Amino acid sequence: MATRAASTLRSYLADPSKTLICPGVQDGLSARVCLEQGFEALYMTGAGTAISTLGMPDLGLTTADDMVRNAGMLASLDRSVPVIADADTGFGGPVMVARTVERYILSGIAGLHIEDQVLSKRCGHLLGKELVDVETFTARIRAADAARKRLSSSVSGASDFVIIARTDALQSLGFDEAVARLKAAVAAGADVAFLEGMRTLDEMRRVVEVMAPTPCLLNMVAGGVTPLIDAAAAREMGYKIVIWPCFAMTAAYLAYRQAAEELKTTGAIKERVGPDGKTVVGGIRDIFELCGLTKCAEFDREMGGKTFEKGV
Ligand SMILES: C[C@](O)(C(=O)O)[C@H](CC(=O)O)C(=O)O
Repeated sequence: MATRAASTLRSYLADPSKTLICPGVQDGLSARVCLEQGFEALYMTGAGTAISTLGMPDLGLTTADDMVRNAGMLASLDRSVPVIADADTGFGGPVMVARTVERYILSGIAGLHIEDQVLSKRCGHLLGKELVDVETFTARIRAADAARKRLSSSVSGASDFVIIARTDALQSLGFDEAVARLKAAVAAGADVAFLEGMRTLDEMRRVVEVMAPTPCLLNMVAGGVTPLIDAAAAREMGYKIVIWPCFAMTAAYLAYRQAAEELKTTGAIKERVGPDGKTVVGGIRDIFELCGLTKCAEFDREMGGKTFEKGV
């Protein structure tokens, strides 16, 4: 079931004209907003999952259960739009990594990334990251590849599931060692290379060149260490996937803070009204509608239900 989205993602990767811009989403609302905008793929941010589901920073605190549940919910909102999901370190040794990959595939996710940090990992844009050795990293990737192969005999299209190898080695080991890790991961079965924490445009350009023909992913983190570039510049550098993990969190954070300040200081929130000066915008009805209120009522009626007969 899971895998039409994976096949779609793979076809995007094979299309030489395409650079996929994936907005980072962390919850149902951010995903609905991005789906409404017509993005071709979404990215489930692990940092955002930690922040929005645990209220905690990106320090390896989310469990496989937390991540599978969130990613599966996001993938369920529109099965025609592939979701690429953060899978941190894969959450354990090869047996656990394989289990993680199977669970992601069966939850309808199209691809994931697995990295070479230690289990108690941290956001790639923080200081003091620690790495596992390259053998442990490649064992994670090999286990991920074995898991998708194992599932493909029973789940059609599972073989299209996209495995993205991420290395965090740039910070402590430098560019050449980080690239060597990405190459080893590709040899172990990864489809896409993700060099985390790049600090210069030169590194951003060079990794695409040295990893070719393996497609590369670019991570654009507001307030992170990598210079932010737009879609046209990323395409010109040769990137196939660009993720913007924090964009919705930043927008939500600033909007929440402003509204909270308004409520705290004035004791109320003024309704936002549209151009006619009357219609409330961003009210609860708008948000329910974004999340499928009318469609739910129609489905109920078409199935012979009476739940919404008196209106909704
Ligand atoms: C891509 C990332 O893994 C994520 O969780 O979305 C994070 C982003 C972040 O922490 O802001 C990362 O770059 O490590």
